[in-house]
Amino acid sequence: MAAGAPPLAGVGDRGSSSSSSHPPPPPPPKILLAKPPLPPPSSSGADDDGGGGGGAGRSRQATQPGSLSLVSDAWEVHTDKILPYLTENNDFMVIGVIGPTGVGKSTIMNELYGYDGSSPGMLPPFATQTEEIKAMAKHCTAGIDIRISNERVILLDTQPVFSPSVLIDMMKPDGSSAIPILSGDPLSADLAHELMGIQLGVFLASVCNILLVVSEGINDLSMWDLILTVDLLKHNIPDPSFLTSSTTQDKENKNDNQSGIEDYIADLCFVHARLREQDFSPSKLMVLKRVLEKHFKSSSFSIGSSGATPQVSDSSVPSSMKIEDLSSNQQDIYLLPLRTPDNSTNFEYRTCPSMLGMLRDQILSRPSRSFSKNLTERDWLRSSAKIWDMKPEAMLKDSETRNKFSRNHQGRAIKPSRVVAAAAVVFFLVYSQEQIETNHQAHLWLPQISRTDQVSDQDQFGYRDHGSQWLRTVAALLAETLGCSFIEADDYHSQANKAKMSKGIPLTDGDRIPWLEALRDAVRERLDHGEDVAVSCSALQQKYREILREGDCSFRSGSGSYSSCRVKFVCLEASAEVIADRIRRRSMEGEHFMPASLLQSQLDLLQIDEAEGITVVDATVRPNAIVHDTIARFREQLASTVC
Ligand SMILES: Nc1ncnc2c1ncn2[C@@H]1O[C@H](COP(=O)(O)OP(=O)(O)OP(=O)(O)O)[C@@H](O)[C@H]1O
Ligand SMILES: O=C(O)[C@H](O)[C@@H](O)[C@H](O)[C@H](O)CO
Repeated sequence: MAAGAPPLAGVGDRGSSSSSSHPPPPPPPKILLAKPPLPPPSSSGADDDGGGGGGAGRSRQATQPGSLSLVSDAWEVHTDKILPYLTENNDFMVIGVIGPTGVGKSTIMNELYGYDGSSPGMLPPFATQTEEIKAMAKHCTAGIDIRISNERVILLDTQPVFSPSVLIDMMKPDGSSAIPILSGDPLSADLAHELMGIQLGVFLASVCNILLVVSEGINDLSMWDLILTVDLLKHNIPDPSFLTSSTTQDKENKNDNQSGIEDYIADLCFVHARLREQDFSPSKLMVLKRVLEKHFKSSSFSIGSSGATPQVSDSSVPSSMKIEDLSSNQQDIYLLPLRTPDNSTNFEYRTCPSMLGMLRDQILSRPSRSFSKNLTERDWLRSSAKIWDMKPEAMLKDSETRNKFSRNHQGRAIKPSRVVAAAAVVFFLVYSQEQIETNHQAHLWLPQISRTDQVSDQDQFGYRDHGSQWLRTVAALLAETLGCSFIEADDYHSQANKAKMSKGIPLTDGDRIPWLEALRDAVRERLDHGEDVAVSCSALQQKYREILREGDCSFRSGSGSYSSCRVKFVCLEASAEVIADRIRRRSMEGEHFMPASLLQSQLDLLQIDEAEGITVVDATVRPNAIVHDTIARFREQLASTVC
């Protein structure tokens, strides 16, 4: 290929992943970058912040280098700082990555760079999430970071798509976007966030030779849909090699421009990361492969159709087959297990570091799409900046694309955020004896759903009643953050149940079971359609929660398989006093059918079995904090669930 990867010393010889012998071979040795570092940039006053492969050997010994930004968190492209790190070499390769937050994008890019984390004093070229970032459910990379390895592989690490924390960061108090994605009137932050993901995808598909689409677990419809949108909009963006400004090529370029428009799109590689043992089964992977092929059948991306990818039929995959046998034959599907703290796996396949090494070998040695004409690294950068500046309106410039885009997005909006394949999160209430004893003053501060963290002094310090349906408030805010639907369980009570409660008569199991079954069916309908849902419900007993868990059609009541069940419970904890007070106000205001006198009967029923592994969240903090906490604590758990 004209602008493809240079041969990488030793890469082709490194441990093939096709071996299925036991025990698994040790991780392949890391390639420590063979070429000497380039001289430090001499002109343009570029900061010596360690960006670029040229400075790699030098800067990685020093403090955290901080990646160089090609696109800043304010969504502006910066070429001046990067140009000095690039050369007039035209034998290079560009690899980009896209995916949701925390899936391991920077970790993978570090591996492709050749970063050896086991060497003391070596800092990663791309920063990865720290424990603190994880605990706060924040994202780590903002904008697009760039590094150039000594093998002249240009690596583009990107901020996450579908990220609640990106959305929150870019949202102004009035709900509009702080980042101007389109010219003209400011957009809502939700829409701007969605367009950012699309712009990122289109940009990467336009300027990379290989684009890694990283997902958590083995299904991620949101990512696939985003990539289909990218495919639709990419066609108005020219090949970067047609945008070079070299005067000798100008005329030729003008003539070629039109023909070049349809031609170039990066090769896709799907990386499914943080997989559990149960994901490593040949049958699941065959399904994944088929689903991907089907999903992308009529797209410009050729998934599974490369000559190198065998068409494997069911019968050719014996159950004894090792995962390496399957994955090594795939040119566009890569698997990475969830890394355990000691870097081992508790199942027979390889460890995460060794599979990362394999991924590096396979990606760097695979043939990839090349740009139509030869271009130098520096020309690539200049063209990339032009492509970035085209912004989404350029992508939607012809009416056919615009209509198709609107059609595709009707009723199937890309979700602003997504944690996992469809899951239901049910909030319920717990009464805390401990809090009663130690914290009589505990009060709930739960404002109405707010799109921002901004609060008035009265909100912050007073005890203002906001309608007081606080389970509802929190669940609805979670739904809003995840871009999923929301169910209030009380809306599913029959008139008879409501009448009974309003007379102060507690419901019996006979009253509750049909109600819970109706709720279960509503949850199931959403999960079966691949949608997430947040539910507010006082599911006080384990047997009630068992019914709701059946919203995941693969859950068997009594099986105790709570961790793999897609219906998750979050318990909001507050003192009985607080709850009683709020219910009293609510019923005095005539807002709800349940009188405070019924509370005790409900608390008497409350029962949580430790084996259920229910997440308990402090309900005396801000709703935003509860939602953040919930997302952070659920990510690992939810990631393990598979439809
Ligand atoms: N396969 C894995 N198993 C378990 N943990 C992993 C795995 N890959 C990466 N991690 C850890 O998960 C965290 C997130 O990884 P990383 O920072 O690479 O994600 P990211 O997708 O780049 O995040 P962001 O979108 O916030 O930039 C890091 O602490 C990293 O060490
Ligand atoms: O099972 C029950 O007795 C009811 O569902 C109640 O829990 C109320 O509906 C709820 O507490 C009011 O929000």
